[in-house]
Amino acid sequence: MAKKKQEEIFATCSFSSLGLLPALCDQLRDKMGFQVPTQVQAKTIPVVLAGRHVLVNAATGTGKTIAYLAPIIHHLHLYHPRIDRAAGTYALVLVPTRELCLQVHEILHKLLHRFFWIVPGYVMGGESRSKEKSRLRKGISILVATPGRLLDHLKNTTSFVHANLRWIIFDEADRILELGYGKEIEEILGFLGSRKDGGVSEDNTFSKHSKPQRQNLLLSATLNEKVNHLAKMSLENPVMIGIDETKLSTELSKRSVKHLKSIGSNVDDELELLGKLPNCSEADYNLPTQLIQRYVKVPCGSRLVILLSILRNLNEMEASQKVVVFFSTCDAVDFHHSLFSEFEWQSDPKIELHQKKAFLKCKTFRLHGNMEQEGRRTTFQGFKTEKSAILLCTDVAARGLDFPNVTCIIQYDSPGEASEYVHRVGRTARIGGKGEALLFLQPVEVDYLQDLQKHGVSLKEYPLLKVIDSFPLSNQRHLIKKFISIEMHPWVLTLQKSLESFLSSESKLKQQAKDAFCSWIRAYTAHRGELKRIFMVKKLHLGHVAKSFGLRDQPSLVGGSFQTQFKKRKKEQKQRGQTKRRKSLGKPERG
Ligand SMILES: Nc1ncnc2c1ncn2[C@@H]1O[C@H](COP(=O)(O)OP(=O)(O)OP(=O)(O)O)[C@@H](O)[C@H]1O
Repeated sequence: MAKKKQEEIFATCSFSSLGLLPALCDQLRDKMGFQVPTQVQAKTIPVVLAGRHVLVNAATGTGKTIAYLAPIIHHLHLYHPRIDRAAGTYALVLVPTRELCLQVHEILHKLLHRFFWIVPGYVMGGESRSKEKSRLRKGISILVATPGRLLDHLKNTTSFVHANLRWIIFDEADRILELGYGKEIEEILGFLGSRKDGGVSEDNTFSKHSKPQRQNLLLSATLNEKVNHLAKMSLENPVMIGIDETKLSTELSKRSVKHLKSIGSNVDDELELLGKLPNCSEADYNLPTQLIQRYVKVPCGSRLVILLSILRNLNEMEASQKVVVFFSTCDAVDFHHSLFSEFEWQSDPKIELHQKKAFLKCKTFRLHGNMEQEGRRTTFQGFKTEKSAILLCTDVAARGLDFPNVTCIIQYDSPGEASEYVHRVGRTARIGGKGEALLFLQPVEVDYLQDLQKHGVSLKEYPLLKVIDSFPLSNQRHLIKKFISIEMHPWVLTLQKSLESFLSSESKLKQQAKDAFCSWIRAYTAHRGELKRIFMVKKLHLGHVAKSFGLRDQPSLVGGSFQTQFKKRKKEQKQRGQTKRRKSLGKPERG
């Protein structure tokens, strides 16, 4: 890692100088391998130790998890006499997805290794309720949870003790709200009491018999009005970390005459502005500066061939490549996963069929919200440990997940909101490491680049031609000079043909392709607001879309049922006077 990068990411102080217990600092060094705190940890830990409510807005992969876990463990360690399981839950970490739940729990487990009396645990959708109930009955000191399942236990598990709860942490707060958990969060806060008197006693110690004080923390790599609402609801006089203070104060002074009287305290005033500032909706996002960001302009019908070619090229360039590919729907993930795992290839037609080899040589995993919990868990663990692999996923993997050494993020389907772009690419270039991101765009979609530009995200063009020219072609090299467009490139034509004939002989795969085609169009029509201007289904050639799923058939055949459904839905919406919204057509998957 370059020296400059290290300075941007890491602080110059030590963990112990932040006030953390020596035993915890040893644990961070020996068990986790962390020598010094990151910048965000150095800023956040002392504030949490001081008992203040906090709102943290920092780039992806900068160590936010330790920033809140370490000071909480420090506090719990100070309880005298020691806390015991029977006293129930002291800290609650709310996360949007199951994988993030497992990930935070795993970190906790490591950190608590030598503090055996502080018990970590998790509850989340997809797990056995009765097993969770019995774990809650025994007592969990630090509980990591997804909102739906937590609410379920708050309502139905009488043995769940939370009378001593002191901390509520919202990790990836904006995603929790985007997934539509707002109502659940309000109910949860109702059960637990939304905001209480923060602050600790003067000697900074706690008695397990004293009245629990409440301290809430909210963390997010991106901010929006919903986060602002949650912050106002749950945080009391918070310290804001990572928020662009210059912009905030300029904006405040501009508006102060009009607003101060009606809004009240300065902090609430700042929170009010947070969601409205250019900082949140228009201006720059926090992106790792070392991240290489590019886009590739691909005609619709050649998308699949180009994706496969780029993946193969990445694999050939470097033996250990970990790539994450984002798709818009679960069906698309399933189809591409089956295809990439099964597709075999022999570039020279004269060679015997049985000598075909796997087109992609590395292991392919899939992850989306419709999978069984066991499959999700296997993928999560498998992709983490593999040295070279491809993960095909939906946005369920976009937030917070910390897969080590991811080298490249490919956004095969556009992310929509720019904040989603930021979280997706944030799965690479973590903690100052290297990383590349590649965004697929069709020629009709290139205006999306301007949308990203508004947020300070600018992308360079990927050298596609150079990559496809590098593939071997039997007896056709002379044609390369003559081709006029990507879709007419001999390599593209040859591979497309092979894919189509492969699919036509595999009926199960072909059905998956049809399902994926339909759901892809549905997701495409569901882009929201401004983006509808860029991603217009009317501009698509459905025959080319079909080709991008390896289908030869015309969309009237494969997409017939979809078109009928689509027309029906439009008619119904018209009758109800509704406008179509992305959420109503393609609901985001919940964790
Ligand atoms: N002080 C440290 N020194 C070295 N590595 C660290 C340190 N703190 C955290 N890390 C590592 O940095 C990586 C990113 O941490 P983490 O997942 O907490 O980031 P994040 O800011 O929450 O990211 P995101 O916004 O994507 O959720 C993890 O692999 C973690 O183990």
